[in-house]
Parts: sequence; C-alpha cells; structure tokens
Amino acid sequence: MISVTEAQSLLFGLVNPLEHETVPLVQAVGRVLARDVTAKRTQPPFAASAMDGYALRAGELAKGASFEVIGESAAGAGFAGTVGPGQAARIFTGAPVPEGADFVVLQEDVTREGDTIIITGDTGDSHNIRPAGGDFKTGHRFAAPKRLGPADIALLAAMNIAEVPVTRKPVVALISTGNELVMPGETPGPDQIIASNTFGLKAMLDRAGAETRILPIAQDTPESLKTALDLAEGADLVITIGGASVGDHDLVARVAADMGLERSFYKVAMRPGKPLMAGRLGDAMMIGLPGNPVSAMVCGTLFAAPVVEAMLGLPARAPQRMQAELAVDVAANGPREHYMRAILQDGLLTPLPSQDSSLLSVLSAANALLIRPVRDPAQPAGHMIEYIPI
Ligand SMILES: Nc1nc2c(c(=O)[nH]1)N[C@H]1C(S)=C(S)[C@@H](COP(=O)(O)OP(=O)(O)OC[C@H]3O[C@@H](n4cnc5c(N)ncnc54)[C@H](O)[C@@H]3O)O[C@H]1N2
Ligand code: MOO
Repeated sequence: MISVTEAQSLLFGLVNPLEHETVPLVQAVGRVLARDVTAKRTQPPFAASAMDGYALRAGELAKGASFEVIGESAAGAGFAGTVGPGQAARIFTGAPVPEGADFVVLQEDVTREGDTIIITGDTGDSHNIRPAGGDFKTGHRFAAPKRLGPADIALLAAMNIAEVPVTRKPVVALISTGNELVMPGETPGPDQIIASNTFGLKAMLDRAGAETRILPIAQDTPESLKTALDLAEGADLVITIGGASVGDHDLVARVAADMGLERSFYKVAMRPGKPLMAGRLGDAMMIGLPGNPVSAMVCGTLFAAPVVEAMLGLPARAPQRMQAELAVDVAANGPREHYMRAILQDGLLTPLPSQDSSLLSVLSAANALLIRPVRDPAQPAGHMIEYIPI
C-alpha cells in the first residue's frame, strides 16, 4: 500500500491541463483566471477628493482664514477653472480636485456665508486627496492562476475588463455502484438505502470548480457497470463510488481493467479510504472511491477536490494541514494514516467518539479531520497535532 502523499502526487501526475474560455465578468466568480490580464485604465484617473468640503491651497490654511468659493466640482462633473490664492472650490467625494488646489477641508470645519467660507475647525494633516493611479495604473498586472472572488471581480470591473479568460470547468462523471442504492426521493426496498455519496461528492466537486454530472446508478453486474462507464464518455474525470473492495460484488477494478484502465495505484495506507484506485481510462482520469460514505467523502477531500483544482490550473497541492492542540488523550494509531472526524473549537481538537466510516451524522457534525500519522504512539491532551479543516 502506498502513502496518502504518494497517492496525491501520482494523481497530480495524471492531470492534463484544460483549455481556456472567455466568460462575461458577471459569470466569472468562482472561476479560475487562466492567464494574466492587465488594467485598461488608471484608477482613480485623476486626483480625487476623499471628502465633501472645499478644495483650496494647503499653504493658506489657518483658523479664521477666509476664502471665496469660485466654483463646484462634483463626481462626474469637475471644475474646469483654477483655484487661486484666497479661493476655494466646493467639492464632493470622488470629484476631481481642480487645478491649483492641494487640500480638501471638510465642510464640518468651515462656516459659509454666501460665497465666502471661514475656517472654523481643526483641519488636521490629511489632505483628503486620493492621488491619480493610487489604486492601480494602466497596464497593472492581475496575475493568473487565481480563483476569482467577489473582490477580484470588483477589481477587474474597475480595470474595465468586461470579459475574463478562465479555465474550462472540468466535467466530472459520478457513478454510484450497488444494487442496494436508490436515488433520493425514490422509495427504497427493504434492503436498500439512498445513494448519498454521489450528492455529497457533487456538492464538494462543484464547489471546487467542476461541472459534476450524476450518472445512473450501476447495478452489481459487469454489463451495468460497463454501460455506466460508457455513459461517462467525454468526461475529464470519471469517479466510481463503491465496489472497490474485495467482495464478490466489487466489480470496479475488474470492469475498468477490461475497459483499458491504465492503473496508477490501488489501495492507500489510510483510514478511512483504503480501497482507493486511480488511473487513466482513455482520455479521462479515473478515481475509484470506496463506498462507505465517510470514506468516499474523506477521499473526495484529500484526492478528488485537489485533482479538480489542479485541472483548473491551480497549484497541484494537497489540502493544507494546520496544527492545533489535542483537547483529550488519544490512543496509539495503527499502520494506516487515520483521518479522524473531529471538532475544532477555541483552538482545541476533540475527536468525535465514533469513527465508523458509515456515519454521515458524525461527518456532518465535524469541522476538522484530525490526522494521526502511521503508528503514532498514544498522545496526551495538549499535544500539537495536524488537522485539515472541512
Ligand atoms: N474483507 C474485506 N472487506 C472489506 C475491506 C477489506 O479490506 N477486506 N475493506 C473495507 C473498507 S476499508 C471499505 S472502505 C469498504 C469499501 O468497500 P467498497 O468500495 O467495495 O464499497 P461497497 O461494498 O460497494 O459499499 C460499502 C458500503 O457503502 C455503501 N455505499 C456504497 N455506495 C454508496 C453510495 N453511493 N451512497 C451511500 N452509500 C453507499 C454500501 O451500501 C455499503 O454499506 O469495504 C470494506 N470491506
Ligand atoms: O477504509 Mo474503509 O474506508 O476504512 O472504511
């Protein structure tokens, strides 16, 4: 069995980069910027007032000094004249600072009678002027790759970039296998359960940036599984769920091999998730996940979601590991790296009492996977230990 880290690097080695496409800015949030873009303009394009008040010459500021108001500069309609000695221009936030002025006095710090203002307050040191290009200048580089968040979208809009080059979404085909499974909303027979993994994984992988398609459930026959795998034609990543172990009805390895799977690995020294499989199947990458619900989701977190990110052109990286203090003593670990469902609260990690890999209620209650290294001895409360936030 290989280690989790080895499996991750083998998986990243199977990733082919995807093509780029252009999307309107309004559709770009969450997408990955595929190549650098540069600002088409300077922001602000002129020295702009940061306050509502009066623009004048800083050298003339003094309590009791008076100025003649000779014009007005509003956002969108600047004052074309020049502010000379003893003069001021009424100005509003975002408006261009007129020629001659280099200070904006807040309107709260003056009294106005007719066209005359008198400084009455303490005007302070800040000139209240935003310099031209203070945010960015024409040609400023916005570097790819980057997953675009709301602030990035605002910045691209300000740069006047209306269409954005992004990496195409990887198409993921999800195939659940097993006669016992029915879709949510259907009525299961007495020996049946709901196919939950498909839905958890779709949520996870769509959030990572994929376009995930749920294919019909494959029954436990080679023909049915082959039909489902045929339906996955065209996907960038085919993920099967279940049928990965050694039971009589666990067909994935056999059928995928018959269909030409170039297997990269099978079985990883981890818990849960041991019977994980991966390789290339035709033009697609294939990952065979174990069926136990928590195993499938943990493997999704550690392997499938990072693969989707790598396909999108983001750095090929395993989920970031953090460190926190154990809240309780933990027993020695065995020969597989153990990803324990845990709760992180106030900097302290507590593993949940039941770690059975079928328990979705426990996974849903957890906000961290606490990592026990292979053959880690028993550790006391207070020990610093690694975890992955989930
Ligand atoms: N003799 C051995 N038995 C098992 C071993 C082993 O090494 N030797 N490994 C165990 C481990 S570890 C795991 S994990 C499971 C993985 O088994 P499979 O991948 O073959 O999964 P199935 O048998 O098909 O299903 C296991 C369990 O999960 C349920 N399941 C499957 N698919 C879904 C789905 N889409 N949504 C919800 N639940 C699903 C299925 O009904 C089973 O209850 O094997 C152990 N056995
Ligand atoms: O590895 Mo299995 O995934 O322990 O339940």
